[in-house]
Amino acid sequence: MMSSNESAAGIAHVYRGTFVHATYHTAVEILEDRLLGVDTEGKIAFIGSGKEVDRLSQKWGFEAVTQLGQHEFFMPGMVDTHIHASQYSYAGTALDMPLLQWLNMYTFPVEACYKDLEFARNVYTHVVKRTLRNGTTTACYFATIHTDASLLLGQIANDFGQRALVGKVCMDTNNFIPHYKETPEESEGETNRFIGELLKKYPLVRPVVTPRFAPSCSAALLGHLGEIAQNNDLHIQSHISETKEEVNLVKELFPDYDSYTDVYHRHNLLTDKTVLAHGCHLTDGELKLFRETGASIAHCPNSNISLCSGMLDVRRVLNHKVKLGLGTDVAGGYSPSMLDAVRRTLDTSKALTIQDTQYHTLTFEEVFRLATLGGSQALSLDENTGNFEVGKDFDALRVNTDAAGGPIDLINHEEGPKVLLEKFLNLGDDRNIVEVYVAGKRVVPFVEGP
Ligand SMILES: Nc1nc2[nH]cnc2c(=O)[nH]1
Ligand SMILES: [Zn+2]
Repeated sequence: MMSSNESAAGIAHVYRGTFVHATYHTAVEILEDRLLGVDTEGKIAFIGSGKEVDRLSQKWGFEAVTQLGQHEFFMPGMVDTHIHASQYSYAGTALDMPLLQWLNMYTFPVEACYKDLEFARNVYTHVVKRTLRNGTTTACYFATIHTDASLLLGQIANDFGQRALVGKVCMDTNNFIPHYKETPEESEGETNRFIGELLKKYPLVRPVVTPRFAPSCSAALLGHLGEIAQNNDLHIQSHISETKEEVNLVKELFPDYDSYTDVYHRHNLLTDKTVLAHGCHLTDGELKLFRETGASIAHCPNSNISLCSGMLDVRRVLNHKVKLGLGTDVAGGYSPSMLDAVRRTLDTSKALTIQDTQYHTLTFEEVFRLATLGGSQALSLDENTGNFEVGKDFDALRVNTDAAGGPIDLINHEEGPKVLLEKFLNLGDDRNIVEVYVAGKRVVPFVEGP
């Protein structure tokens, strides 16, 4: 008889070697010489000792085993909790202004171009491929206000096999570029159309209700979006308290609310499926509201530094027991790589330590957890992904620290696998990510079309 966590599906692949992941109790757990079986539905069917290969192969009925090399390990795929797919076209440029000017000067004029589906197809194909190649197995995307282009992003993520939350952006206020906005009725109607067409269309792609941020939305629109999310039990994403200027603007625009967080809360937009980017300038009271509602924060350190927005005190957020994942925030953040988000998270934590030597600096192990399991928790997807647990989907990176032509020259083998992980996080790049799996399917290297 099968025990409750055993799979009824057959075994499709078995891998043997070192597995490195985070658990709910341990930031980095190293599993050496393990056998991991993936079933035909892409789920982890068993994890056992390599020495028990004969017994396990009899029990599970497999023959072939893929053996990892000495310099290799599997880690969970990384979760980008906040990325603007539409801004990838100008990533690496235009970082010379504070947020509100940057939006008007660079972002809105570019996002307006996504009326053109061929423009959208080109950028969206590049961003999905680039992020997958860099190890992002789950991405939480902002698109633009255009429904058809946003649906196309969902299709492209599905075609390349990336797990994705996709948001059609909603905004009915834009004084600077009046043609890049919707009426509240259009925004509500198009959000309903977007959800109707995307929901259940692809197995790994889901729609997200996406008010851009409070300064771009009327109270009426926020209310409609809160209702849509509630009625359909959907994810919600937005921005919050990225800069002090923005916080002051929200005070002016919404004078009857206790705080920026209260604006979202009172429109039913704070739930355990809500992820809000930045949060650099939240008060303790606001963090308490996050904790109570289960809403999470996407920490976007590259963007926070590049636009001089602020430095999020991640330790303080974690002490409040608020869920937190990492985000690239392309193109406020110039890099689409989650490895960059890991490094900038550590840099920011160390900058806070320079300012206060008593500060409890984040460790690389903790940041590894934030990039994987933490991100999946922040998106409330940790039932399906985030680490190597029997029953979860196999979302994984096969890392070779000694990849030919790669950036890591010297490895001390006596130091064990944890050093391989540290080297990879600090020095590695996509040359070290030799394979990427999402729900058991190998999605990198890309399969070339006919
Ligand atoms: N970084 C960033 N912050 C925002 N706040 C509202 N819109 C945006 C955006 O596109 N990028
Ligand atoms: Zn953003």
